[in-house]
Amino acid sequence: MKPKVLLYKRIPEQALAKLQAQCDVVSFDGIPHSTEFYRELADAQGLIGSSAVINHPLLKKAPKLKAISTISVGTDQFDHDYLASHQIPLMHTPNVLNETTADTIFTLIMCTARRAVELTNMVKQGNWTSSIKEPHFGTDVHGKTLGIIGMGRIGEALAKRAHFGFDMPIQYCNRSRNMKAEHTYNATYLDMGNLLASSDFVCVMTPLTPDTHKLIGANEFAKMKKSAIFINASRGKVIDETALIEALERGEIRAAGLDVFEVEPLPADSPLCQLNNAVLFPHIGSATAETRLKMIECAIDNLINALKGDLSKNCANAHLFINPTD
Ligand SMILES: NC(=O)c1ccc[n+]([C@@H]2O[C@H](COP(=O)([O-])OP(=O)(O)OC[C@H]3O[C@@H](n4cnc5c(N)ncnc54)[C@H](O)[C@@H]3O)[C@@H](O)[C@H]2O)c1
Ligand SMILES: O=C(O)[C@H](O)CO
Repeated sequence: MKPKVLLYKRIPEQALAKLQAQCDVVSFDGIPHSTEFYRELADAQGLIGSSAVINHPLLKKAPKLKAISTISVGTDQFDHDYLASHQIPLMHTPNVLNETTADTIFTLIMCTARRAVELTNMVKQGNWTSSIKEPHFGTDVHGKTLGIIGMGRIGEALAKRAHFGFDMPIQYCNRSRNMKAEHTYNATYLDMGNLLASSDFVCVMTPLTPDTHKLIGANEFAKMKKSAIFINASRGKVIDETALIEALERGEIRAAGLDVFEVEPLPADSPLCQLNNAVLFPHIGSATAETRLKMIECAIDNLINALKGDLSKNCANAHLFINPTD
C-alpha cells in the first residue's frame, strides 16, 4: 500500500504526478486549519510543503507521521524539539538554490548601492528634470569590502560572485572557519565586532535558530560604518527590525537591502516602506521558475527516500538518527 502524504502547497502537475506514483496524496493550498485538513492529517505518514508554520499543536494531530519534507532550505518554521522527541526526520532542499539566492543577494547589493529603485521611481514619476548630480549619486560596489555573517553554502556562492566578479575583499564570521572560502575567495575570518566595523557591505546569511534570533540589533548597527550597506536575505528575525529602522532613519548606516522580514508579508504600514534607503524584496531569494522546480523535485525525492528509511541525503535533523556504533 502507498503511504499517505499530505501536500500543503500547490505544485506543478508533472511534479504532483511523480509524487502520486509513489504516494497516496491529499492536497491542500496551504494549511487551512479546517476540520477536513485535520481529519486528513490524523493518518498522514508524510507531510510536504513550504513556509507555513508547523508547530507543536499541529504536529500533535499527526500521530502517524514518519517524515516531513520542506520545499526550502530553511527549517525554522518547524518545532524541532517535537520532531526530536518523536524521532521524525525533517528533509530540506539545500544546494539547489545556492546560486539563485546569491544572485538575489547581489541584486540587493547593486540596487542599494546604485539607488536603483529610488531613481527608477524618480524617472517613472516624471521627476527626472536635469542630469543627475551629487545628491543622487550612488556608491561603488567593485573593490569594496564585503562582510558575510554565515559563510555556509549561500555565503560561499555570494563570496564567489564578489571575489571573481567584483574584486571585493571578503571577510566573514561563522560558527567555525571555512577553509574553502579562505583558499578560494581569499576570505578573512574575523570576529563579529571587527567585521561590522570594517565592512562596506554587511550581509547576514545564517539560519534562524535560538542562537541567531536578533543576532544583529542596535549595538551591531552602531558598530557599522556610517557609509555601510546592510543586507539580509536569511530570515527577518535574525535582526532586530526596529533597531534597523532607527539606524536607517538616523543615518547610522547608509542603506539596507532586505528580502526577509520579521512579519511576512511585510505590512504596508511598516516604516520601512517610507524609507528611500531601504530596498525591499518580497522574499524572492530562490524564486525563479527553474530553481523553484528543482526545489520541488528535490523535496519529492527527499520525502520518498525518507518514507523508505533512507535519510542519507538532505536530512536537516540527521544527527538524531546517527547510531554512534555505526
Ligand atoms: N531569502 C531566501 O529566499 C532564502 C533562500 C535560501 C536560504 N535562506 C536562508 O538562508 C539560510 C542559510 O542557508 P545556507 O544553505 O547557506 O545554510 P548553511 O547551513 O550552509 O550556512 C549557514 C552558515 O551560518 C553559520 N552560522 C550559524 N550560526 C551562526 C552564528 N551565530 N554566527 C555566525 N555564523 C553562524 C553556520 O556556521 C553556517 O556556515 C537558511 O537557513 C535560510 O533561512 C533564505
Ligand atoms: O529557506 C528557503 O529555502 C527560502 O527562504 C525559500 O523559502
